[in-house]
Amino acid sequence: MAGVQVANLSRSFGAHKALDDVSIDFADGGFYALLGPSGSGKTTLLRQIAGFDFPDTGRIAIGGESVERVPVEKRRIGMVFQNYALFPNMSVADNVGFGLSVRGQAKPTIASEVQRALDLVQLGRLGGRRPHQLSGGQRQRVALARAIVTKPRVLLLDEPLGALDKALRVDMQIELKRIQRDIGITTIFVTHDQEEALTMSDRIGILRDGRLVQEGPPEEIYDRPKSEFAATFLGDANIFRGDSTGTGIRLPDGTAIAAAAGATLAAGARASCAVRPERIRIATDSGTSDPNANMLRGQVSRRIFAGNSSTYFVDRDGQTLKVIVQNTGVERLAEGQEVVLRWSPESTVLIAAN
Ligand SMILES: Nc1ncnc2c1ncn2[C@@H]1O[C@H](COP(=O)(O)OP(=O)(O)OP(=O)(O)O)[C@@H](O)[C@H]1O
Repeated sequence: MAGVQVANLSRSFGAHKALDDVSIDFADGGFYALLGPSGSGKTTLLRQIAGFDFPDTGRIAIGGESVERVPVEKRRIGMVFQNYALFPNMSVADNVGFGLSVRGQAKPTIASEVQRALDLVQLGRLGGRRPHQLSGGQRQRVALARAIVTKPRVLLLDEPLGALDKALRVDMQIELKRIQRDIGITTIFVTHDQEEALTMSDRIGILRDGRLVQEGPPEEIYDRPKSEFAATFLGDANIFRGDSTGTGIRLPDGTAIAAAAGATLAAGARASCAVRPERIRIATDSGTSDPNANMLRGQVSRRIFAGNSSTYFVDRDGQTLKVIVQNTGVERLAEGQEVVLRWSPESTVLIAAN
């Protein structure tokens, strides 16, 4: 096993910078998600680590060893892509063992290694089948078994669950995480799906236009986004814009919003505050609760019922705010109703304008 370090990696295609000075330390044994909009450079970064493509500048090390000049087949990396191509005319076992047979391994060794890999992905009894006799999820497990059978140092996954339907995808997320833990392999996972990134990974890196905008554990990025982009790309956020007061902002109408302790920005600079919709309490009166809470008045413009929760859209001063409330059987607020929104400064992140 091995960690992966990329340092100051840049790669351009013509005038377009697909990767722009990206540095990330992928810890040994960790599960790392790369998240970002389409075209942000996720696949390019994965291809550089795999050795399918080479950086213009920067360094890549696997297990502490520089690999910029090491070809794909010598990097000892396992890969699974969304369009995993299994050989249709070969059995599942032969598909999984293919990489071992091209390496000239003895047949009994191949048979036992293949069986181990198939057992790990819980397909131990299906080695004799052909790919068309399997479900989508089972085929994806075969692709995973094929990637790990050669005992790679690092596993690279590019939207591996993208072709599966929602229910199967959730099952495979749990399964994939279990397998990764069992073998303790450093895993780098590319996804569009923020929920997938939040639930599966130890750390997340968010890419935008080829640059790494933030990286860290899921909770840290969710609770302390450093930019409006990170706040709105990972999860939902209400964004307030105004002038920094040093520890919060003042909105154009003069209302002050206090941010979490520790936040500091030069007073007077343009700044934003981000607040998660589930952190805001909504009520029909201002109540007697916490005097330090941030407070705004507004009017419910829409309510969307989603079973265990409801989302309220609340209009105030030309802005529509989003509030998510768990449905615990308490009174529902009607559209058109005047409401008071309250939330704590601790739930408010101060962000410098970009
Ligand atoms: N071989 C290439 N030639 C020219 N441009 C390329 C090439 N490979 C990637 N690009 C460009 O580099 C940028 C980054 O592409 P990349 O595939 O890494 O994005 P991505 O984040 O993986 O996107 P997606 O989520 O859509 O797969 C895109 O603008 C893409 O068009």
